[in-house]
Amino acid sequence: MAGLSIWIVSVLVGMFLGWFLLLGNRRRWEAEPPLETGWIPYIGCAFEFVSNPFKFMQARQNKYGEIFTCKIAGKFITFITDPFSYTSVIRHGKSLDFQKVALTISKNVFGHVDFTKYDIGNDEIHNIFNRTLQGLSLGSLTSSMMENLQFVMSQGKSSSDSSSWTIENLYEFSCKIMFEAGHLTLFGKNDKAMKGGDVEKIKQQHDAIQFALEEFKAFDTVFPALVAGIPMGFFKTAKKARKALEGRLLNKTLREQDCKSALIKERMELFDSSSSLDEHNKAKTHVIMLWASQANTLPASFWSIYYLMRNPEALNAVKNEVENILKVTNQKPGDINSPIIFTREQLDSMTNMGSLINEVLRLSSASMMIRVATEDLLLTLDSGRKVAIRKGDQIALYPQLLHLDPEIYEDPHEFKYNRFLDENGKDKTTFYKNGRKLKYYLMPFGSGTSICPGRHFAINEIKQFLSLMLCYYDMELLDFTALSPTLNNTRAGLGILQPSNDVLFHYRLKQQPAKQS
Ligand code: HEM
Repeated sequence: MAGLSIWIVSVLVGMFLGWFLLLGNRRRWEAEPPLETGWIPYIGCAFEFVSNPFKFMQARQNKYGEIFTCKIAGKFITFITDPFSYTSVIRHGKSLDFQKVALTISKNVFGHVDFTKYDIGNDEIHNIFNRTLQGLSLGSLTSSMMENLQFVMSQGKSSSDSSSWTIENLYEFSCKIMFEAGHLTLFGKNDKAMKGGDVEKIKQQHDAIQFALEEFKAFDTVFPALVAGIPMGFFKTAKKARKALEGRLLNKTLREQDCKSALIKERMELFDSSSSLDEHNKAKTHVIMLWASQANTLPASFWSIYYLMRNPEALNAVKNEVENILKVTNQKPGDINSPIIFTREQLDSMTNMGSLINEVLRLSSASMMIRVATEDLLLTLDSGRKVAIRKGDQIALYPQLLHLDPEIYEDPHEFKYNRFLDENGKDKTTFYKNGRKLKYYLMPFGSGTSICPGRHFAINEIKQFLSLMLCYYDMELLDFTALSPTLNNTRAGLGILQPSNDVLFHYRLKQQPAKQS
């Protein structure tokens, strides 16, 4: 019996290895890009790619040039490195599909069913994004965020302890504030309690959202592994955390909340319109929105306030900009209990701050745009070269190569807050490579059909965060001598990179001039 088992296992292992070797043996066809399969069957170049994606990409770009194919964890991915050829990919909407890749990843990460089989169309989902996150809706979303951000900041500090400094970890602090304010803005709040000052109910709401933040972090830690296709079953804590988040975002709970965003209201209506979709799958759609709205915004907010505090010249320029708007609108900084209003137009006019945020995104973003070939096709590159792409292969753009290209950005690893300002102090949009003007020079939000629909809101949120921090607090980084945070590469390919370590800062409410008796 034991002999038979060994024999069966040997046959199975042999078949398995044979299958791997067969897959690993792909030959390059004429007109196909250079191919690197690595030497480990199935895995291919995955280990090298994952350990330092930027270094991996740079080395291949130096070796192969504008295009190459790598085998990574069983998939053949063709990378295009020439930014002038990005247009060929972005315009090939029909034969280079985004939805298929997105759905496969999303199902594994968030554990939901294929919504299209439950009468929910992709077009309807996308129309809601565009309708509720942009255009007219952006104004109300932005003002709701402003109100919530101030509310959350005022919970942390009252005027009674105005003279004392509080020491905190900056990343932790940024996450706490931005997560809570963003959560209230999207998913709604207990407006009556907040307006009426019901301390107990406000505390309950605050505690619930801070618990949700801990669950969010536990889930987000395994996000890269889930994207790579590893089943959630391997991650007990993260699975529990995702389930807990679902429990908090059931439609029946959300119906009780006031002031929900149009995005969430319309998504509730759309998913409720399916007769067969269960309540847990509906809640999973809200977990998707929670992740999309927070996972990049939290580290981007941290890097923005961190670089602002580190750079006296930037701090001065941005401070002046905020103070000018306060002056012309007759508002006073410093009193955390009297609301400050910056309209969407006023936020747009903060060009120094806008440039600083663009610079932060340039330095910290490592997103990857992926499409899958739905048929064999010939892709024409900017150089005129035609390359064959096989049906089922993936095409990827890795804009970090562009963001750190010394030909486009001088001293690319250096932070220069005014890099995106022209000589008149307006937004700079002209960047060159090989003497040619680039159409794509900054892509933290992706591009084409899959471009982030929340990008304008995200920039506004970060501007509001920085402005209010400057209005209310004196603040300083504390441990200049300690290790400066660097980019943590574990999320490379997925968006804004988190800091490798946190950093201490202290803050206190701005000192009010003594009242005349
Ligand atoms: C700094 C902050 C943010 C960054 C860097 C960012 C970046 C991105 C990127 C790179 C993508 C995918 C593009 C692709 O695959 O090609 C994306 C998708 C998306 N983002 Fe953002 N995002 C941010 C904030 C937000 C916010 C605040 C919201 C909503 C309130 C949001 C909503 C979405 C949605 C719904 C999608 C999926 C779009 C689709 O399926 O077509 N994002 N984002």
